[in-house]
Amino acid sequence: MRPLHQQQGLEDFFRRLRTAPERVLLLDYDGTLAPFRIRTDEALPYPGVRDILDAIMESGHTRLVIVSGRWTRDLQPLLGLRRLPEIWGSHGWEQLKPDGQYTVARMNEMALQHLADADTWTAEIEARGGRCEIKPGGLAIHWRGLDQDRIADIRSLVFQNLLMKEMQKTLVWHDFDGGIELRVPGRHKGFVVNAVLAEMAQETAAAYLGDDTTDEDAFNAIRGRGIGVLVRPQFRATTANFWLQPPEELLDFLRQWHETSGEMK
Ligand SMILES: O=P(O)(O)OC[C@H]1O[C@H](O[C@H]2O[C@H](CO)[C@@H](O)[C@H](O)[C@H]2O)[C@H](O)[C@@H](O)[C@@H]1O
Repeated sequence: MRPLHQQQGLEDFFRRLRTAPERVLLLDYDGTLAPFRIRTDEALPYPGVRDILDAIMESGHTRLVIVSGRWTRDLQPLLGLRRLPEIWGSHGWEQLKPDGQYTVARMNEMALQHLADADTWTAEIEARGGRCEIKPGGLAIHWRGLDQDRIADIRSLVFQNLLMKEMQKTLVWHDFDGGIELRVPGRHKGFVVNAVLAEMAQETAAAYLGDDTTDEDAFNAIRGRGIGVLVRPQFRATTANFWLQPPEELLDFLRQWHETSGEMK
């Protein structure tokens, strides 16, 4: 694991983790816990991840929170954990609690109408080889595996449609690893970090692990209250404090988290 900014060493963080009154581990899913696949329903956690997350949840020493751009409904079976963790899906629009309580935040009506309009572009996008994924407050358009010409074609189709209907006034365009997403604005992963930390003690030891540009909101939100860890095979510019390469360094981090937290029990 490589420190990126020198404010806080990892050893210091783990020392704090041992004695902290509360701990929270916030984890992104795709690209972080699970390697990318062309088919979204085939992205399973790296071998070993489920075991260590199960152990962390069993121990009760940590609030484990999954923070994803996915619909919680799609994510849960992929995660495949023994207990239901807390999951914030659709970039913070949905919250599923470990007791099964589920809420979706209220969204702007006009933005929702525009999203429904965008859903009607599916056939055109699929004719160009793209794949559409509908979720609360968003439409993801995937092009992983396609060549550059097809990607450019899909991108321009979506962009032109968006401008033609003036949807850019109500929806936000977000580039992510392997596609783009049209989203109802107002929620993002930084919102989730703030909401979770607001419920916890001031001295809580907190970490957020993520890979994509959508995780930068979370890295920014956790700054000063915990650590941000970029999980990626290749480095990219980031505001995270550390960079690790999955799966080995990811598993080492999670094991160390579990062992260090367990020392207090
Ligand atoms: O916030 P995350 O948990 O990282 O979710 C981000 C998006 O992940 C999924 O798409 C990504 O993974 C797919 C499976 O490996 C891959 O095919 C695609 O190219 C990636 O972008 C998910 O399908 C999206 O809904 C999430 O927003």
